[in-house]
Amino acid sequence: MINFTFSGSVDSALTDERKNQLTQIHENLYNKTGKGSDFLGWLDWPSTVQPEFLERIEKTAASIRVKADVLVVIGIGGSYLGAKAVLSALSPYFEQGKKQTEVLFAGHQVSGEYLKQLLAYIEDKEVVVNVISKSGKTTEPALAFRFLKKFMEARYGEDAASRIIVTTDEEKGALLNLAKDNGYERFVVPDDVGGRYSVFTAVGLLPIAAAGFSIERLLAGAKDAEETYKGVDFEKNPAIRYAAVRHHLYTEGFTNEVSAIFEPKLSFVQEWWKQLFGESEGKEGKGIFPASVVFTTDLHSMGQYIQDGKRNLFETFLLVKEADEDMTVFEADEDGDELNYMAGITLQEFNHVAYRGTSEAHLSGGVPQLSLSIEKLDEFQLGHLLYFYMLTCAYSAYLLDINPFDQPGVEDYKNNIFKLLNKPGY
Ligand SMILES: O=P(O)(O)OC[C@H]1O[C@](O)(CO)[C@@H](O)[C@@H]1O
Repeated sequence: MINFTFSGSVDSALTDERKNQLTQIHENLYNKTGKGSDFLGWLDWPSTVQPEFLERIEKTAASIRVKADVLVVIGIGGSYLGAKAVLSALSPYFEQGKKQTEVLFAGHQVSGEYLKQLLAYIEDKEVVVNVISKSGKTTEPALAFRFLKKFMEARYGEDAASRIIVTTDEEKGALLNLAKDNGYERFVVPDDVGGRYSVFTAVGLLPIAAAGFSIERLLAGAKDAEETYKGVDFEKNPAIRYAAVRHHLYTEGFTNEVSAIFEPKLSFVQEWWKQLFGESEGKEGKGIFPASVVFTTDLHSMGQYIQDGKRNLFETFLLVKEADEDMTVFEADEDGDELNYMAGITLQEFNHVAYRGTSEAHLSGGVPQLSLSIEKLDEFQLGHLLYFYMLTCAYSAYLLDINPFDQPGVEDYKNNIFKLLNKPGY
């Protein structure tokens, strides 16, 4: 269960009017009658996912682990951030290279330098590629795949096809055609699940399983969240309470939410969260702008703005109660660095003190304080957290009377790029 706290009164966010609104939203969500309800496949996905599908993912992941030193995952946005978030949160800081299969990403930006160095890095390694694009036509991953496909064909000849796995729409898209023409193994992104809600489908599960993490536990955590947060319990449901408080603050002029963490491994959960909330809510001239900081690092940079800058921010801490590993400050013979007063304190305890000190300071500076905590960083807790965020996001966007599941605004810049590049038809 996510523990949610707010420095103000949650009751003042849960007025009778807002409770009625949330009750209606809840009905629309679960009866699939709200805006964009064609894209609610993620809502009961954890409890309805088919065992045969999971077996297939596990089998493919096992074969990737046998034949590949490196799995290159090509994708952008929702086709990359879910797997990246989970892998970053669960992997040790310094041993990724020692894993049976290292997972690397491509196509999430367009850096010639990155791609060239990636190709050089995998030159003498055994490689499998998983290219992921729901639409099958996104430029960045398509470009990266053009280079990786050539690399794989030069390296493996006819066997290249057995080392390329495509995750895309079941019926349409250039990537699907490529997969069919070349006989690549295929996984489907369900029609009713948008990219940023797809972490529990093959999009996230295959790379996560290939890296050796338990997708069974990840889905068990998501299922636990699905079941726990199903009801409209205004006192107990943190997804509803968090959405109500965010909306209340938004109507009071706090239009920016800053996610703050003390465990840097969660920084890609923040990136995933930014896409989820930014693309879901930022429409029709409305929406809370999602931003993120990593503490205590950013207390020495962005901390100044948060404490003293324009007062349109609220801060939401994402906290992890237990650390797997920790260190205790020891008593030094000579107290040259003047730190002996901290002897006996663990670094996790230091961060907890830093959290309290920071939160009190920012509150007194006029920044409303929210917190979400999970017990520890493991597959179960992460599955639970990511599902919780998706549900909260749906409630939040509906409170703004916005369709949480489309992203019409991303087309404009794309059209401009295509025009500038003289793409046929633009
Ligand atoms: O999976 P696709 O279709 O390549 O899209 C990748 C990302 O691009 C977007 O469509 C935005 O351009 C996101 O919504 C999506 O997650």
